[in-house]
Amino acid sequence: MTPVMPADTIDLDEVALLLDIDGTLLDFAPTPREVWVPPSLRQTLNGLLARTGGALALVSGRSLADLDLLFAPLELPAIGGHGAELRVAPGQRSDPDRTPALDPMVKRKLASVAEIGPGVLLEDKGYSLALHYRLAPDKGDEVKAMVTAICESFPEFPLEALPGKSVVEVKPAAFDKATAVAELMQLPPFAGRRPIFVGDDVTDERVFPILPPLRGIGFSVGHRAADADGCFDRPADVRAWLDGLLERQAVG
Ligand SMILES: O=P(O)(O)OC[C@H]1O[C@H](O[C@H]2O[C@H](CO)[C@@H](O)[C@H](O)[C@H]2O)[C@H](O)[C@@H](O)[C@@H]1O
Ligand SMILES: [Mg+2]
Repeated sequence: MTPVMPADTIDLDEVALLLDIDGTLLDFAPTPREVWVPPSLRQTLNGLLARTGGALALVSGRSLADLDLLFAPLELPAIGGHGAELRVAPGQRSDPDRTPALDPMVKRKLASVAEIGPGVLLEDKGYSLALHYRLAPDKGDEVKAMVTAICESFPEFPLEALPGKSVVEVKPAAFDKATAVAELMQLPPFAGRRPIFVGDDVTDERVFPILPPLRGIGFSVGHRAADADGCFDRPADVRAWLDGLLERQAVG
């Protein structure tokens, strides 16, 4: 692991913590529903939310409803659906008109991809649709090819097939995590703070290049991404670093 910014060099009065979920805060599980959220992580995130004056946000491909189920009773500030949803303060609702639902015809076509065999799972977020193949890794290439062909067959809809970890997700092309982080960082209490972003996936790698103009820094997980300032080996290391950040600031 490339050494990550030591906890005692971070002033929680000056930073905004922006944290990806799957593969960053949480270990991967066979299916989206099977992830485990350690109770201590909820406490740490809640503590850091308070210590940063509310400038902590989850930045996820998951929907806000899904994040709230996972982290209940917390309803943390969050970017959901790779930027489709935005919640700036705990408990707020994302504007339902922010991202329209995918066209029903596109959804039906994409849903049919899950019929190619057992283990290909469909996750419908309304504004986007994910096809998971973690349980059928041999079907990955076929899933990706079918999804790409379907997207190309609807040129009237600007869609993006976003590859992830054993998943390909179709969403409107107009936004991604980078556009949503840029938007969030203009809003209080995030505005004016230095973003510290941690993420593990291709979609997270789009965020790293927008950080320097915001005086921010980024860390990848599992591998050193090209534009990252350092990396963690695994989610357990990210969780331990966050614990240390809270403990250190409580003492300091
Ligand atoms: O941006 P993230 O917070 O990292 O979310 C990315 C996707 O995570 C989920 O899928 C991934 O995690 C599952 C649970 O470990 C795993 O089974 C799956 O193979 C991974 O792709 C989630 O289901 C997606 O909606 C997110 O986009
Ligand atoms: Mg992730």
